[in-house]
Amino acid sequence: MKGNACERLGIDSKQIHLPEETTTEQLLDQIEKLNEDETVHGILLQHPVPNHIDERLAFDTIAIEKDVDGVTSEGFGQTAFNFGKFPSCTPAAILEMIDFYHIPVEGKRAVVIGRSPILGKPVSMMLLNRNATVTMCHSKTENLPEVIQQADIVIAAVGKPSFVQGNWVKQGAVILDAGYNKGNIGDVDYDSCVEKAGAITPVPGGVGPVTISMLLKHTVLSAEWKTAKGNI
Ligand SMILES: NC(=O)C1=CN([C@@H]2O[C@H](COP(=O)(O)OP(=O)(O)OC[C@H]3O[C@@H](n4cnc5c(N)ncnc54)[C@H](OP(=O)(O)O)[C@@H]3O)[C@@H](O)[C@H]2O)C=CC1
Ligand SMILES: Nc1nc(=O)c2c([nH]1)NC[C@@H]1CN(c3ccc(C(=O)N[C@@H](CCC(=O)O)C(=O)O)cc3)C=[N+]21
Repeated sequence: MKGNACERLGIDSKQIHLPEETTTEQLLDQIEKLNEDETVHGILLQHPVPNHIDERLAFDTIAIEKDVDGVTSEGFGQTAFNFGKFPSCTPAAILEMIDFYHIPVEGKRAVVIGRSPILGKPVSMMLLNRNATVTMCHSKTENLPEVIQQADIVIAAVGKPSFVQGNWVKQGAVILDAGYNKGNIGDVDYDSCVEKAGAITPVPGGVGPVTISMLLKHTVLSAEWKTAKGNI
């Protein structure tokens, strides 16, 4: 889908599909080649990588100026401290949608379900920077439905189909479903949640396509900035 979107925009893209048994070292070599390739302006390493690969090391090998998905420690740190160029694409998409629909954030209670490096953690930082009161939930969270009950804004980033139930959410809550599971199913049980929600994103046709737009936007900006620098 990312490749097709690039084609529509006239961006050259290549998908490098490495076999599952690839070692961390081989992956780092591949990333370093892309870092050195002058024609490449953006690198996206698809999360999650297989367990035997050191994902943090692989993310941190991406050159900061090509880190269009905000996955390096430096990129994440910039997002957390509210000054980076490229936040992670899905969190950026979520904030884009919140702003487009004028959803108030300041002072509101946001509950984020999931804490992955590309989604739950960075979106929590971005909401915090917008003065939400943020609760980050994960697989060890106790009484999750009670925590979600408090939320004005629910961000579902769990990776479990139709996980969030309508009877867990407060009447009028804004629900953003970042989930994308087998069979095009989100992390939110849409039918029960739509009854309670003040606003809700569908799957498909919600956060996913906006994520791809953010990836293309970051890549175009990266290319433009490089060209501008080259011309100085
Ligand atoms: N639309 C888009 O652009 C994108 C969609 N996605 C989708 O979003 C979902 C999440 O992706 P991603 O963040 O990469 O997934 P990860 O598997 O990396 O992270 C899932 C998170 O959910 C938490 N979790 C798992 N089970 C529970 C539970 N029962 N209760 C509470 N928390 C739980 C995990 O907790 P713990 O840390 O304790 O293990 C973890 O933090 C997936 O459906 C994925 O396909 C992802 C990226 C982009
Ligand atoms: N480093 C990294 N960054 C990511 O952003 C990232 C990742 N790893 N790993 C995998 C997940 C998944 N993901 C999706 C993006 C768009 C759609 C999307 O556009 N979906 C369409 C589906 C359309 C259809 O299938 O018909 C929709 O929701 O409407 C889905 C899923 C990004 N991810």
